[in-house]
Amino acid sequence: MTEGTPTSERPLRIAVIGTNYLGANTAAGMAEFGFDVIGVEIDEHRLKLLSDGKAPLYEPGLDPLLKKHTDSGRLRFTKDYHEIADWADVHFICVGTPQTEGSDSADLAQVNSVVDMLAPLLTRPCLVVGRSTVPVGTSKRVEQRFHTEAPAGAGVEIAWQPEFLREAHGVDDTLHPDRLVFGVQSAAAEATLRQVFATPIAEGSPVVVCNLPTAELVKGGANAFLATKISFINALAEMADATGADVTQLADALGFDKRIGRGMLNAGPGYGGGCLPKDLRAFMARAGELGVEEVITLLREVDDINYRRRARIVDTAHELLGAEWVGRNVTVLGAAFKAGTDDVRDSPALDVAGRIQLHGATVSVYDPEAMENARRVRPTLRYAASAAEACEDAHLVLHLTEWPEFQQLDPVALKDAVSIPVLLDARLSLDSAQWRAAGWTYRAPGKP
Ligand SMILES: NC(=O)C1=CN([C@@H]2O[C@H](COP(=O)(O)OP(=O)(O)OC[C@H]3O[C@@H](n4cnc5c(N)ncnc54)[C@H](O)[C@@H]3O)[C@@H](O)[C@H]2O)C=CC1
Ligand SMILES: O=C(O)[C@H]1O[C@H](OP(=O)(O)OP(=O)(O)OC[C@H]2O[C@@H](n3ccc(=O)[nH]c3=O)[C@H](O)[C@@H]2O)[C@H](O)[C@@H](O)[C@@H]1O
Repeated sequence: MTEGTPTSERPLRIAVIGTNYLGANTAAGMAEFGFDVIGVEIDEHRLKLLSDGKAPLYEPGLDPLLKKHTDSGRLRFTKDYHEIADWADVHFICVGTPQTEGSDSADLAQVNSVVDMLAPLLTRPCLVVGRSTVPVGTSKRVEQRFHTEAPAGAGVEIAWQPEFLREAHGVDDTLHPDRLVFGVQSAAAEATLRQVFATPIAEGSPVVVCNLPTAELVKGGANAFLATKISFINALAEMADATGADVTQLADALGFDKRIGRGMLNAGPGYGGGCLPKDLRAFMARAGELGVEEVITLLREVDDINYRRRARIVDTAHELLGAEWVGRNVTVLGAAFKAGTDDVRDSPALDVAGRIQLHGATVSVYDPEAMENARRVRPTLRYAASAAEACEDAHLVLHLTEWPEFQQLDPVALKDAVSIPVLLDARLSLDSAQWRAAGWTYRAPGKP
């Protein structure tokens, strides 16, 4: 047990610093595990929403969990580090680590800002646990700073506990993780983390206890592997296109092999989002700093295959429009980087929509949840109030985010709304037979 960490007299007090996608799920999850939690957020808009028990993002199941615990008083939010400094036994760092502008590396400014604000206020021993995804070696640098800048000095212990939640499954993944990875330097830190995660551990979540660099590498390695799997199946989609094979059946057949598994084998427009793309690049950048060139060679191709998908979709769209852009109306179904979220960070759908618009076509976008975020990052696209409205007078309909709502569309009714019934199903998930039977030209990359 970390010195100063109470055992029987009261439950652990937990601070969660940075409360957007990762942190909001983490804060609500820790409260659900039974702890008193304070979330620290410097963005006023998010802070206000969270304090009212509302998620700052669309995440199924998160609103009720936040409300339950803000109402019970177990969970509250602040921007004031003084409220957590000597209050919390464990501080979880959940701030963003985006890609640095103009470089592949991770931008650690937010992590550094946490140390700037927290370290000078820490006067008693505590455990600081990083959950943000960082380049290997970061935790040791963070430790160095806490030890020199905190009044408690070496009494501030550092651990790293990477998180593997998926957006759209954030609550479930937080409460019932596939595994827990504890990067620790003492038995006391391990014991504290076992206490924090006692509920999922009791449910059977396996725990890997390792050193700090291993914990940092597990996270980068996991995301690099997931990205590789997606690019692998997308490379097979290119083979399928060249041969008349069906990439979905290929994925099913490969996936039945337990050593391969079906997960992350859906071919489509490639991976996007706030994590896989930037984490893959940060991994390459760090490998370069460490002189491990082979990793860069492997992962550079994964990245290239991924972005080639978007270019291919644009090329196919052009072909389906009869090699004309100007005067053509293109419908883009979907703006989020995947279904179940309003996150548009590095979204293939918005990227493709933007490229087609730049070529001179008129692009109409509809997404069930991500319209507000999409409008903010791509204000010049046209946004429709429904899928049917987006399809009016279209010369081409592009299916780019796999929302269940799009599977319910009626191709017979939509045929009357469009100018020409042509569908490019870039997610390979609509019923081709149904659309063809309704008189549509149906194309999906990787399918005959
Ligand atoms: N988005 C996801 O599903 C997952 C993200 N991760 C990793 O978790 C980290 C966070 O990811 P997101 O939540 O997506 O990032 P985000 O950028 O959406 O959220 C970061 C939050 O931290 C706040 N913040 C920044 N500096 C702060 C400070 N000094 N004090 C208090 N708050 C501060 C920001 O205002 C923002 O609300 C990243 O390293 C990411 O790679 C890991 C697993 C899943
Ligand atoms: O580090 C992170 O932030 C998270 O990144 C991903 O989670 P997430 O970005 O929420 O989304 P995924 O479900 O992994 O999808 C990522 C992208 O790959 C695409 N994808 C996914 C699966 C698939 O088979 N094919 C495919 O193209 C999705 O459409 C999406 O654009 C990882 O799956 C999480 O384990 C990790 O914690």
